[in-house]
Parts: sequence; structure tokens; C-alpha cells
Amino acid sequence: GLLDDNHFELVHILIKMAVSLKSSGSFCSTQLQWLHSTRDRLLYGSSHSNAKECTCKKTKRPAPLCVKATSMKVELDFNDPSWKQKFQEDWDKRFNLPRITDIYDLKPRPTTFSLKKNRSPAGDENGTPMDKWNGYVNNDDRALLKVIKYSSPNSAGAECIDPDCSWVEQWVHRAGPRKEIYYEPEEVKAAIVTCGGLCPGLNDVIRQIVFTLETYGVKNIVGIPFGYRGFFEKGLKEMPLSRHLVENINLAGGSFLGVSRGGAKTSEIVDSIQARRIDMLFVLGGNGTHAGANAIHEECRKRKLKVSVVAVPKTIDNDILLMDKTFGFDTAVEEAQRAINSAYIEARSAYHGIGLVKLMGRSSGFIAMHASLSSGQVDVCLIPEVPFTLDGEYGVLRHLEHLLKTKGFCVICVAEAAGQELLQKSGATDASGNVILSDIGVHMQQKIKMHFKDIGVPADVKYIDPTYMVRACRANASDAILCTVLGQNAVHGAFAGFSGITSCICNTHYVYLPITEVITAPKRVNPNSRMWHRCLTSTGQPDFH
Ligand SMILES: Nc1ncnc2c1ncn2[C@@H]1O[C@H](COP(=O)(O)OP(=O)(O)O)[C@@H](O)[C@H]1O
Ligand SMILES: O=P(O)(O)OC[C@H]1O[C@](O)(COP(=O)(O)O)[C@@H](O)[C@@H]1O
Ligand SMILES: [Mg+2]
Repeated sequence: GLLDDNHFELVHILIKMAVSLKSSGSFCSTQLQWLHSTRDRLLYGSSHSNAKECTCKKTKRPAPLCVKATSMKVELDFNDPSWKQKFQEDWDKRFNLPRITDIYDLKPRPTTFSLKKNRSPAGDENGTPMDKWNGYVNNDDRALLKVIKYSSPNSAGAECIDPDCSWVEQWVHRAGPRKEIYYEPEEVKAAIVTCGGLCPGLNDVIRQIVFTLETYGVKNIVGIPFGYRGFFEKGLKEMPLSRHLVENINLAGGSFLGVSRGGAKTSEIVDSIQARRIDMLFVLGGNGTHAGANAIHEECRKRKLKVSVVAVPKTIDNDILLMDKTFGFDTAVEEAQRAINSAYIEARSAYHGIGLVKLMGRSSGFIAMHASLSSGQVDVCLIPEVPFTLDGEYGVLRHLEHLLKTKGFCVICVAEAAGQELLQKSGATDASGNVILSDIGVHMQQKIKMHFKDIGVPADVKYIDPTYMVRACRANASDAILCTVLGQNAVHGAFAGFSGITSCICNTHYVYLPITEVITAPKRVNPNSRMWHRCLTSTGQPDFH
């Protein structure tokens, strides 16, 4: 609270001092983390390390010089030789998957999921006993979440736990079919719901969930129409689903079940789950949907219901923590670069042409950054994580003048959440409570036109806002594969008795994460990451402040 923009340099120097002082053991280990988060806050308006002020028990230093990461249950003192062990114990607790057996004393049964056909009860057709078949995932299998060993907090994109950037293993649970399951497939009623905005691949996931449920032997599968709303809005009927019905739904974009925002009343949803006798609920959605899914899971636990709630992360924005990507993101980027290509052609063909493209991304600039990188046609990429000014010596407009002078035309890609501080806030929110952003694209279009008029230089501005075109299409090949794996794994997770989990891809491996770990904040582009630096190398843009 004591620091403002003028102290940025000071914080930077303090970080360097703290790193070099680390061996003296004279400061509480979490101070460095606080300094990093303060620098992040000053740099781009928010903390990326989720650090919260607290008092360090060990050194008794006053706040805010000692902090505890909000996501950590223990306070670490890096002078304590056993800190790593404590961190790992805490990690294992945090990433432990909630199970229905936590509240119920249930006996598992052998799985009904097998890829081996025509087997006898004692073994397969070659006489191999089923328990020797190694097609199942063991509950103790793990995947590593992070694989880079950073030697210093100054390494590009470094995510360090202690000032030394020590190597600490961060294991997460491997996804896939287990040998033992906790439901009788014939008795199961499974429901699927899709919430939030549209996203390429929703139908692919619905389809794979249905296929996999049927492979286990589930007969009663229903779709809840129009998101969480379908649980309580009168007149919305659940839709029976089968392989036959969903066979071709992946050929079209959108959601076969319909989507909606808002209207999530957890207790009413759980009343409805109880009344409909749903045993497994598959929830496809983004940050908001995951928060809703976790609330449903918690409420089911409170009521001691044997219900598995399993989420699959969907959002073109790619803004969910810890995972490599969410399904739909790749397809959205592919569509977005088509818009950039059109802007490029228009700008290139006009005298002093300026192509401007606005791309979606409620809180983060992933689509803008990746579409700029993939198209290779962007001269200026603006994202919310990196502040910029339009006017002045170092502003975007001055750089556009330079581009028109040197190459004759230029292309700008701006993320919808970028530069919000330059605009008047409406203060409005959508039905889910998401802030309705002011239109940076239209603002920039006007500012650019006015600027070039004022300085008497001709400029032909072509503005493209592809909005819903990037998310209403069907999934591309890589998203279709991701959807297939995530959908199948969601069903395996439910049969294995997990609940309150999400089925995702981390560090190229398919895993389950507890929902609680992915909803603490939206994932944002790290301006210190190699990817953002690559984007800057590609566009050749300077700093705009
Ligand atoms: N914190 C929350 N707790 C419970 N439900 C939520 C929460 N945030 C959003 N929801 C519900 O989740 C659904 C989808 O949320 P939304 O933010 O619109 O999309 P997305 O899941 O794609 O981020 C909406 O029905 C919304 O009411
Ligand atoms: O107009 P809508 O449907 O409310 O959606 C707009 C928002 O939806 C998105 O496409 C995706 O957001 P969600 O992941 O919350 O669905 C955002 O990029 C965009 O801000
Ligand atoms: Mg969202």
C-alpha cells in the first residue's frame, strides 16, 4: 500500500538485493515473493504470484514485508532445512483429488471399461488374466506439472518457490481409466451441461462423454439444456442422449445442448440434481462454470449425496490456471489469424493503409498474442497484461507514423481487455457478473483517424472485429483430439469416484486437478515469458510507455 509507480525502480533494486542477500538468511523467505508480486502489480496492475500480506511467524516481521501465498496452506521459512519437504506435503494435500469415498464407506467393483472384446470373466482370449492387462492407470500414477529448472528468478518467465529457485517436484494426478470403479454402470444416471460462452469443441466433448459412458454400460444419459439455467427454469426439459443421437454433432460448431450465462443458484441446482437422481454431472465451461461446479460439488458433499461432479475446461480465452491450454483456444487462434490476414491484405493494398483487428479475451491476451505470432503479419500487438499509451513520444500513434513512413502500411492486433484504463468504464456486468468491457477497438479506430487528420498525413483505417466468428466454428484437428481425450478422461474420473475435479492437459500430459486449484484467478500472459518476448521479436514493436 505504501508503493506507487514511482517506486517501481526501488522494488526492482530490492529484488536484486534480496536475491543476493539470500544466503545471509536475514530475511523471511516469502519477502522475495512479495517483492515480485509488488513489481508485477506496479508493472501491469495485478499480482501474478497470488501473494497476500501476512505476518511471518518465524521472523515476526511486520506486514507487508512477509507474505504467504494464498494458495499455500503452510507458511514457509526457507532458512528451515526442511522447507522443501513442508512445501511438498502441502502440495500433495492441495492437489489430492476429492473422492466420494471421503464421505462414504464404499467398496469398489472391477471396472466394466475394457478395450478387450470377447473376454472370459477369468481372462482375455489369449488366456491373459485381466489383472495382468496394463491398460489402466494406477491411482498412484503422477505427472510433473513443471519441468524447467530455473537457475535464477531473473531467468525468462521464471516461476520460483524460493530465492534460490530450487528444484521442487510438483506432481499432479494422472488421468485415465482405473481398474476399480465406484458406480454400477447399469444404475447410473449421468448428466452433461455446457455453460458460459460458446467455444469450438463443446460438441466433441459431449459426444465423447456419451460414447465413453456407454462403453462402461451406462444407459441413462441426459443433457441439461442451456447451462445451469436448465436445472431450474421451468419449461426446460432434460434431453436423453445416446451414441446414435450425438454421432455427428461434432460436425457443427456451438453446443448441441445450448449454453447460458448467469442464474446459478447452487442450492436450487443441487435440489434439482437430487430430484432427478443424477449420479454423475459433467460440467463444460470456463472460470465461472468451474466455480459453479465446485460449489455444486461442495453442496452435494454437505448433503452427503453420492454424486461425482467432473468439469472439462472450455474457453477460447485460454485463461484457466495451470493447464497448457483449454479446448477451443487453438481453433479460435486459427480463425483469428484469418481476420488478421484480411486486415493485412486491406492495409497492404491501400495507400497508407492501417489494418486494426480486435480479438476476444476477457481478462487475458492469449488469443491476440498467439494469433499475432501465427499470422506473422502484425506490427503492433496490444494485450491487457502490458500497459501502453496511445499519445506522446512513446505512444502507439507515433509508432504508426513511423511504420507508415518506413513500410507504407501496418497491422495492429488489440485484445478486447487491453487499454481499459484509457477508456471510460460503464461499470456494467453481464448475467454471470463478468465486467462488460469498454470497446478498445472502436476507441483506437477513432483515435488513429483523428491523429492522422490532425497531423495532415493520409491514413486509410480498416477496422475488423471478428467477435463471434472466432468461437462459433467447429473444432480444428488439434482441438478435436484434445476434446476427445478430455471428454473420455472426465468419464473415467467420475467412475473412479472423484468429484470436484477437472480433466485437463498439463505439461503435455492428461491429468486431473482439484477445481479449487484452478479457480483462484484467471490465467494471464506473463510479460516476462519467452512467448511474449517472441511476440515482440516478431512484431518488432517498441515499449509504448
Ligand atoms: N463464482 C461463481 N459461483 C457459482 N457459479 C458461478 C460463479 N461464477 C459464474 N458462475 C456461473 O457459471 C456459469 C458460467 O459462467 P461465465 O462466467 O458466464 O462463463 P465461463 O464459465 O465460461 O467463465 C454461469 O451460469 C454463472 O452464473
Ligand atoms: O458476448 P458473450 O457471449 O457474453 O461473450 C463474450 C466473452 O466470451 C468470451 O468469448 C469467452 O468467455 P467465457 O470463457 O467466459 O465464455 C470472451 O472472450 C468474451 O469476452
Ligand atoms: Mg469466463
